[in-house]
Amino acid sequence: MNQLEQLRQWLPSTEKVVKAAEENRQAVAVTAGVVSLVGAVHLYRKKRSAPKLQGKSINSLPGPDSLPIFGHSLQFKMDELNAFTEAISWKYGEMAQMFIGPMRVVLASSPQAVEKLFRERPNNFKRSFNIEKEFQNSGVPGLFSMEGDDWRHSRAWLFPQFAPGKINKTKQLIIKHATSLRKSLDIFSKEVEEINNKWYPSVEQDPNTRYTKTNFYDPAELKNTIDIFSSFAFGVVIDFSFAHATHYGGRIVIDKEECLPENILEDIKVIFTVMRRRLFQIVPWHKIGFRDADDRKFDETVAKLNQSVQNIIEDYDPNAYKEKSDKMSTMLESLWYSLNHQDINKIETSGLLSASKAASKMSIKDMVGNLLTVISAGYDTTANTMQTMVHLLAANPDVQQKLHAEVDAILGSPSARRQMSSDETSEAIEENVFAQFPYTSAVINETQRLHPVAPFAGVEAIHDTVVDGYVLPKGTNIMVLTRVAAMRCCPTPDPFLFKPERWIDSTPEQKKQMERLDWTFGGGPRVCPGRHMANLELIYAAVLVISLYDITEVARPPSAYPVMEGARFTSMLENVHVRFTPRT
Ligand code: HEM
Repeated sequence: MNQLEQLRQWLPSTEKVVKAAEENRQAVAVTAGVVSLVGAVHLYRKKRSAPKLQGKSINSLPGPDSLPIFGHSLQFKMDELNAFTEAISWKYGEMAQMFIGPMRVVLASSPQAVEKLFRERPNNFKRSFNIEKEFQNSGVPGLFSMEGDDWRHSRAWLFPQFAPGKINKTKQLIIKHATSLRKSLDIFSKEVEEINNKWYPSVEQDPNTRYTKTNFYDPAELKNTIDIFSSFAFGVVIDFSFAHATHYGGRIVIDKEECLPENILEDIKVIFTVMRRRLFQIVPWHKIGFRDADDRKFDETVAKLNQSVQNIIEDYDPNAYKEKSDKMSTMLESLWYSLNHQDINKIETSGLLSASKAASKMSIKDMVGNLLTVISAGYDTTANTMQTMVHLLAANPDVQQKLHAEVDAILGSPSARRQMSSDETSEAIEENVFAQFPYTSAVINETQRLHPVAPFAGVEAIHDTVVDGYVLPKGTNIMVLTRVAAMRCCPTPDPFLFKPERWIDSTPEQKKQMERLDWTFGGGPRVCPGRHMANLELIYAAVLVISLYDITEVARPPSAYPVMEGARFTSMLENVHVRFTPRT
């Protein structure tokens, strides 16, 4: 018997099927009838319970003309995303649209839209551009990219770690890293001074000609401070996560054993760069088998980092750190307790109990992902803000002078401050450091108002919804332009200018509105958990370190690239080159 005949024998013959159907005709008819009736009732009820949403059609959203298939993608580079989207928003109004390739993106920039979209996460909106799937498939899941129950479990674990009471205990470790920051800036200051002296020698008349000597300028020699600030913020977040690790410029050592890769900052950059490319790529090449050198490097890096963090969790010995822990429970501790099924009710270390209970609902993969998320979300954001602050201080000498005056009046002259031990420094700083240094706090607020590291949030509608009068179907991608929304409604004059005084001299009503419009750290249930820690780092760095220098811009030829806001994973100012001259 050939294969075809075998198959025929095995399959029921047509006659058999027809006969069976004839015999069961009645039963089939009744079942079909019931199913149709139930379906019709269900559809009817669904239609009644979900009335058609009222509002303008999404197709009537204003925006610039776009090309078919490419949309506006050929009109801007990804680095210029902020400038491009905000220009549309300022020109076309609070609800506008653009197209990234064929994908429509709604640009929402009214305060009420921002509040709605933030407040209704995670139930009605999720992070856009397929962030969840992309991060999951790429092997780097974590709180930032998670949705639904995964997000709830991780958030329940992570949130107590950042309670203000616990964050205040980070004071000592921030002071420790501030001392390293000062040493690094002293070295940087000398290096930039040498470059400056080389470029601008005292001008001499050449005796053989009537011309003076020309200056020399080599942009390749320009330095900026971002790596120094990254190292500071990274050191703090590593200590906070891994229990008093020692941090030597990117190399993390816990109890003399190297636990994190030597070039971890570079590794995290690789991950950010490739993830950003993947999120905005019109054709997802990596998914259809075309993986270039960056993709391969990405895979290796993710595997290496995941393995090293997993090793840290598994090798953790709580007894070795009991003495050193200074009662500040680290994230590693709460993970360790939940993993090792300790009697969690006996845990005395502050903030650990609820976190450990929540962690018991997470997989080891999620734990690793969350530790990596905190490390990466926690340093680049803070470092970029510090870089922006020093640029704004250099560009606004009057503001800088007022900041110096405030800190000198409270802590003493810069030379006296340089002599203070960390205990003396710690004692001199009050519990509410923001109230103690109101002008410095205002500088930080104003820096973040002008250049927040996240001037927009991307969300996707999970259901059909109405935003500012427009009906947006399920699946619509929305960019929530928080900076534009805050500037549109800024209650004080000159919203585009850097004026820290607006945070001090305004009426209580104006201040309240500015605080309401402050979305530097996002908002609603997904608001940044690290915000207290970030603000504490920023004010300590400003008071203890940055105020010890006169900051000026490095003089460059007029044709040099200007300072610009670039959009990477987070936004940062590009081409910031400043000189730090130690004050006496
Ligand atoms: C100046 C510094 C920082 C800024 C401006 C910032 C800003 C933000 C923003 C805008 C979000 C999105 C919030 C939303 O969707 O509503 C976010 C989320 C997040 N941030 Fe920060 N952040 C900073 C520092 C930190 C630090 C120091 C940490 C941790 C050590 C951290 C950890 C996180 C995490 C884990 C999320 C995800 C939260 C979630 O999706 O539930 N951030 N941050």
